[in-house]
Amino acid sequence: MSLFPVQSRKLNLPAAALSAAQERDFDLQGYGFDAAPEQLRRPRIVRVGLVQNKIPLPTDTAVAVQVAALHRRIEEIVEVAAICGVNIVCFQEAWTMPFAFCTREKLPWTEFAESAEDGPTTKFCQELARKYNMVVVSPILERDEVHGGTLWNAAVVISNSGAVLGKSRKNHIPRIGDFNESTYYMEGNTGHPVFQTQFGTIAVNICYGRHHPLNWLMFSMNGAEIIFNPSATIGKLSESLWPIEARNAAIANHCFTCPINRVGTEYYKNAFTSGDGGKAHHDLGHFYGSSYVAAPDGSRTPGLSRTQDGLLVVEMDLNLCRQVSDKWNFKMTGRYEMYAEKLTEAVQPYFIPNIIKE
Ligand SMILES: NC(=O)NCCC(=O)O
Repeated sequence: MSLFPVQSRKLNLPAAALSAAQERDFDLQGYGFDAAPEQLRRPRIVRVGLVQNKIPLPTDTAVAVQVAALHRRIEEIVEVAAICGVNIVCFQEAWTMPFAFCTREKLPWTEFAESAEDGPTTKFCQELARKYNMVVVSPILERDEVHGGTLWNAAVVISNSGAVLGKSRKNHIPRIGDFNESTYYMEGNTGHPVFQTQFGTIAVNICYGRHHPLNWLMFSMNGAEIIFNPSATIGKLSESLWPIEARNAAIANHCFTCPINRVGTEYYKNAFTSGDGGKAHHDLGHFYGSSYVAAPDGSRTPGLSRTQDGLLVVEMDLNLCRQVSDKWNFKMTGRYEMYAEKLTEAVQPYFIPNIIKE
């Protein structure tokens, strides 16, 4: 039996794109999700592109050289996305750097941080956006000079006009295993922004936020039709959760979800420990890729490669969100006022759990 009982349809991608992907050594796959025809609304067809990649250079290469190599790699993948007619592209979490937070060392990693508004990576993405008429979602390590040069894990959303629409900071910071990100930045303070683009309303739930159903819910409450989930996560830790969480979020919130994970193993010169009595080691483990898209009706695409760079092109009719919502009515039946009241009580220090005893 198929792992994905309700499948997406395979998309015919241009031959030029397929041969460019082969030459440039990345996995290119295309799928589509349809919606029923409606009388009053035209189909709202959009193509999204999910990009997953390895770091092209060793982690001890000069910072500027690593960033430049990543820009080059992404540029050649986005060029293929443009050939495939992609309208909105999203890159992986902290895409301009190795996922070095496991080391707990500050230098040189903090040097990868850039302004979300006018840093070199944002400028690079603005050029891509203008050149290809594409919305670009660019998750970076942000340095906020306005607020004391603080660091954040943020996704910059750039309109297809090239304007910076805004940013969404990572709401939930992991404290698990080698994911020591709280050494570098705090929980995000941008809430759950949704960006109205020419191609649909989008939001960005960064990595560990994937484990928090209320985080998905709030993006959906603000009207997100597509929620991207740029991630960096390893097999040993989360591969059993990966196919379930974002797919469930798509179902629960009547929207499309797009989890993206990097690939490869990243080595560090200085060994670090996991604080679990185990031996010091030089890598986090294998980032397993497997980026996919899930639809509000519970169907999903197959995942990209576990080991190879990749571009997943997915065509979706956004009308499916309201159609599924009208069928299942989760927003209508959600009893949010009851939960809002009870959660307000449950977070108070004087809260007494409602346990009925004999
Ligand atoms: N980057 C990140 O938040 N990773 C934490 C591990 C996970 O959520 O699978």
